[in-house]
Amino acid sequence: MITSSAPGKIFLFGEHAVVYGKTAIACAIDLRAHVTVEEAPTVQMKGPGGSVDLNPRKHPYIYSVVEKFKGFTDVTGVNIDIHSDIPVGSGLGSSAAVTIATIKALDAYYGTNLTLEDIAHMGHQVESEVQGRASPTDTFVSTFGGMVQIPDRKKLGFYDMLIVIGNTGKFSSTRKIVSNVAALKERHPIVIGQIMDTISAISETGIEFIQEGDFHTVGELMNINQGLLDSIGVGSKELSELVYASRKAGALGSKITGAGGGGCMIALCEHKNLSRVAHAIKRAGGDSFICRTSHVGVRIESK
Ligand SMILES: Nc1ncnc2c1ncn2[C@@H]1O[C@H](COP(=O)(O)OP(=O)(O)OP(=O)(O)O)[C@@H](O)[C@H]1O
Ligand SMILES: C[C@@](O)(CCO)CC(=O)[O-]
Ligand SMILES: [Mg+2]
Repeated sequence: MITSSAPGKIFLFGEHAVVYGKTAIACAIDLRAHVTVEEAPTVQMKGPGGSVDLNPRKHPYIYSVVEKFKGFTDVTGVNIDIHSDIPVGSGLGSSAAVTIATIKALDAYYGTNLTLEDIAHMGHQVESEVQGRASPTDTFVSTFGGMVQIPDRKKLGFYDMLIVIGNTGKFSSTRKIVSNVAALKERHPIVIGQIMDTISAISETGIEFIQEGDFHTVGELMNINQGLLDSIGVGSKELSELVYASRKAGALGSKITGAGGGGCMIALCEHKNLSRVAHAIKRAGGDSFICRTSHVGVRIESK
């Protein structure tokens, strides 16, 4: 029996722009997906009611991972059991964390000796196939941990940041939201293209202030980024309510993280304001919890 785990992620800046090759800054957080694999007669998924054969419609990401392993190793029967503390469909990279942790567990189980680069690359292929379009961000962060700059695939090291996550509780499918933005960009290529360029500039400027530890300015740039995400149609009434409630309660900056349309927002806070911001988000109708950035990427937890 082998267990692996991989982290979820937040976007400090640059989601959606990164799909068009612009710069984004993302960071692993201390919420993780755990995947346990053990011998079984066929390739199965463990669920609440017991183990069932892997179903591509129910588990498209896991199915795609297994199909890739069939391309380079003898895939004998294996039972895959997933336990994740990452809210699903909430912009925190649950699909990437589950994908990367599954790749890592199967790599150890079948002895295929994949490098971290191989794992990140395979994970990106999986997300792209399942979602129709995906940047490498989520899977790269889940693989390497820490803070990263995409598309340059630069590992920026680790910056200890306290984040309040506000969850609207509204599921949003990354695939659908990303395709909506693509359609908008088709209709207004110059305008949306310039918005993506501006988001890219925010990411590139933001790196310097993160490295200097100037989190007041990082927060200001997050707020500007949030306005631009609203302009490409990925905001929502619920997300805006949580964003403005967190700012009123003292957040340095707050914005959507991930695909938007529902899901989560993040608020960058000083330690003294964490609980006040978390309570303000709850009063505004969201669920809130405090998380920390993490330097830990995908790893084997036990063999
Ligand atoms: N615990 C889990 N077990 C099995 N599959 C999971 C689990 N968590 C997430 N998934 C898969 O990931 C899908 C959600 O991925 P999606 O990309 O839509 O949202 P997300 O990754 O949480 O948010 P974002 O991509 O915006 O960061 C689920 O529909 C499911 O297929
Ligand atoms: C919306 C998006 O930029 C982030 C989803 O977490 C899509 C992607 O990067 O694949
Ligand atoms: Mg996802």
